[in-house]
Amino acid sequence: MVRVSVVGGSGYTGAILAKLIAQHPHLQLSGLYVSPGSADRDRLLSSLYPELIGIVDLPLQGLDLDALTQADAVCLATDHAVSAELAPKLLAQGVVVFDLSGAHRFRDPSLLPQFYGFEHPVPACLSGAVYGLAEHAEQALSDASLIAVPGCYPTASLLALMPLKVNGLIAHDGVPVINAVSGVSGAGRKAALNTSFCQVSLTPYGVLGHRHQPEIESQLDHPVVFTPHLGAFKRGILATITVPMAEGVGETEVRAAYGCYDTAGKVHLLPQGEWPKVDDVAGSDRCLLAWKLDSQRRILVVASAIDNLMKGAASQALQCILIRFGLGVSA
Ligand SMILES: NC(=O)C1=CN([C@@H]2O[C@H](COP(=O)(O)OP(=O)(O)OC[C@H]3O[C@@H](n4cnc5c(N)ncnc54)[C@H](OP(=O)(O)O)[C@@H]3O)[C@@H](O)[C@H]2O)C=CC1
Ligand SMILES: CC(=O)N[C@@H](CCC(=O)OP(=O)(O)O)C(=O)O
Repeated sequence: MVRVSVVGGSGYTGAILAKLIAQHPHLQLSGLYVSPGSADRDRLLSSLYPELIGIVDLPLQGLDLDALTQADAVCLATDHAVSAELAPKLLAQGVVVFDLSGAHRFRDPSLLPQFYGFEHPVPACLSGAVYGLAEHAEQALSDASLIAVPGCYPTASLLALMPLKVNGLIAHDGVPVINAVSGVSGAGRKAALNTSFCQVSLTPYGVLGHRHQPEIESQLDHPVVFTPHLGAFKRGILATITVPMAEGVGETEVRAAYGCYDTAGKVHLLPQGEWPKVDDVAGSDRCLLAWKLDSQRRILVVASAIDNLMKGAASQALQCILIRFGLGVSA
């Protein structure tokens, strides 16, 4: 059994990850942690989330580094700055770290102050982190000690764009345009005025400055325009992406590129003419993709839907854990 603890266990992503770990036959949920002063400290996770009664009845303990180092792996479902503080300390004790925050997704440490507003206490960590886009990182994950679990919008976007990029199908001088809508759970469990139900409508935010734009660009090695939107629903992300295509690309090439998802992993192509909906993925660990090509105008529109809390965070973290510990890809 691989012993896995979760820091931030009371949060939206942490609680789901705790459930996924507890339900896996080869993983043992060895502890759940919150901040030392948390209002939820010592409560059972199942008292916060009654759907977990009988599934995860562990208490939420105050953060305890010594106890954490008893685990084989620790998942940090915490704020970016908290993850940046904790990860180096855990790595120094030989614990494998899966960070669900954005603290370790850039190789270049100078991007952190610019997009996250803080400096990493041990910037050298960033060069050793493996970006855990599970379907595209199996080999690198197999011996990683620090895994940066991708952001929710980048997961939806990169699963759609990566096969096009690696096959040279995106126009060299063209810029894919990503318009993505997220449910409100993307903002986490803590209440805030702009994410309270009566305030939420449908609106863009973070225009030309959201931290996920450089995350997508650095992984894709290609510029993009990324515009997130907040929608009045709980769970899910739908990214609709307009891609300028290289000359001469036809449906055969596009179909062949997406063939990388035929055999394993959590990405599924819909039949031609069907488009994904967020309701089709809410609560699921899958990404649904669909595309249409206008070869004359060299434009591809691809739509990608995921659950932000699952494939966009917790279930992707589980995929990374399973690959890292040789427990198979959870296809
Ligand atoms: N929500 C989403 O869709 C996604 C979120 N992420 C990322 O995952 C991380 C977690 O997100 P989410 O679950 O939404 O966040 P939440 O706000 O729902 O949960 C945060 C958790 O961290 C705990 N926490 C806060 N401060 C500390 C601390 N100092 N030490 C230990 N625990 C602490 C909180 O408990 P308490 O405050 O009571 O201590 C809570 O359990 C974030 O970095 C987020 O950006 C990534 C992809 C998608
Ligand atoms: C709706 C909403 O607020 N979404 C969050 C993104 C989700 C998230 O937590 O970001 P990471 O994936 O980088 O960890 C945001 O735009 O900040």
